[in-house]
Amino acid sequence: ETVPNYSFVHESTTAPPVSYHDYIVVGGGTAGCPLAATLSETANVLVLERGGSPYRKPGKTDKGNFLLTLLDPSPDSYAQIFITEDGVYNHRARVLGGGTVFNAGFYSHAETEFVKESGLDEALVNDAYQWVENKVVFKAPLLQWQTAVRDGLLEAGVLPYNGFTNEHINGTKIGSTIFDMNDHRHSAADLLEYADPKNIIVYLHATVTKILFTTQTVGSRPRAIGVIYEDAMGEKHTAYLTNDSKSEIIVSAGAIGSSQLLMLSGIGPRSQLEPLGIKVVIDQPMVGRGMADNTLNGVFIPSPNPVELSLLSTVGISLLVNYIEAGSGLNLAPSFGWISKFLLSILDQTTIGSFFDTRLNGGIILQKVARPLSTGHLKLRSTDPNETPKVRFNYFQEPEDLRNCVQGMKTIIVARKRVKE
Ligand SMILES: Cc1cc2nc3c(=O)[nH]c(=O)nc-3n(C[C@H](O)[C@H](O)[C@H](O)COP(=O)(O)OP(=O)(O)OC[C@H]3O[C@@H](n4cnc5c(N)ncnc54)[C@H](O)[C@@H]3O)c2cc1C
Repeated sequence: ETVPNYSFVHESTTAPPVSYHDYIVVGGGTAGCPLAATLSETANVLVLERGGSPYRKPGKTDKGNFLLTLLDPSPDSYAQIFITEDGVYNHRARVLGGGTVFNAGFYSHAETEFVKESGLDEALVNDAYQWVENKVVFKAPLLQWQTAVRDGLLEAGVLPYNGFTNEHINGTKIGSTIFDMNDHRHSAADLLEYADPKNIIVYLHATVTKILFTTQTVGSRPRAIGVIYEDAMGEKHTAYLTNDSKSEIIVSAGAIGSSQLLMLSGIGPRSQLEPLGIKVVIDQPMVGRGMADNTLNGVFIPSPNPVELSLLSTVGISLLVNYIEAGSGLNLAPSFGWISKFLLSILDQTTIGSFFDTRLNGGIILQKVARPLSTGHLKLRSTDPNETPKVRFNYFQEPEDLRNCVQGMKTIIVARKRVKE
């Protein structure tokens, strides 16, 4: 079936009180959608997604509305805003298609090293890239200032020049995007076109509140047998696994949502679970540990166009605010919120849209620390699955991360100089 006319996607209010499936996929996001589509080739699959459909408001996810959609603070926003314990603004997906529905849309393969370390079959991984690229990946046209950024990076010594490639490699390269030639976004939800409609059912606004476990024989490890989920009216439904030996519950609820759900289901550190009245299924102290994030730091390239300039400055200032917070421990998060609100109040949707639709004369170069060494943790605030847990990333705690960040900033500042010339 083709987007947006999937016959197998329904509101969870229409779900039966009890159902049985070979696979239950919790979280229909970037990972969940393609996984469910693949599994439906040979098995009966249920996908439970807490957000709504990305297709219900056409154009909302197109490039022109990127900022509006990302900064939307409403309760049904695709991008649920939260502030980390470090004081940095961040976003969690809450929509079918997950992060690909509002992210920056940059597409890249994984590093070859990463695939090896993960123990994945390289041939299968390469097939999977092709499978994804056939549906949702496009070659972007290069704008004039982007060509100058490329040359600036080469002059700053970011070598070799790799030309156009999807490989994740050292040097300067031109990559792909999930925006097509008409600036229309494609997302992981489009990959459900690969699903077998007879074998899959997707429920929207279905928030999984708990994974159910049983102990098969005395002394054995608990086994997941089903999940409880809540629909938009607050009604509870239960989905169980069938008796097939291959049956599985797959938790693909994102880095934060997956840890949160495990803890709510009793898998996590006893010291966190018991005070909240959660019955411990396995005392597993590692759940919620090792949380890491690549901070967004960048420089902006001013544009001679006043509207573009004001938008770029605003985004630039927001980045600076996050940068200061992450580096100094100061909590300037309210300034970011204020800047976003101000931006949205003075500029209407059409203006912001036209800003992104026009051939820009300016932009932003972002710098990220790859594979940060600094890690933090996640702690539940309550037993409410809708409430984002406390998350601390301890940005720059490891001196090497700070060194890499400073080096990256120096590089993009040299590149910017070239663009200005
Ligand atoms: C602003 C921003 C820009 C980014 N830009 C890029 C980029 O350009 N390129 C890139 O490769 N990556 C980018 N990323 C990162 C990328 O989007 C994420 O790494 C990726 O989407 C994570 O995929 P996932 O499947 O793990 O989780 P998600 O895509 O977040 O999917 C998790 C899903 O689970 C659902 N869920 C959570 N809890 C429950 C529950 N209890 N019950 C039911 N459903 C639940 C959520 O609603 C969500 O849809 C960006 C991220 C952000 C925030």
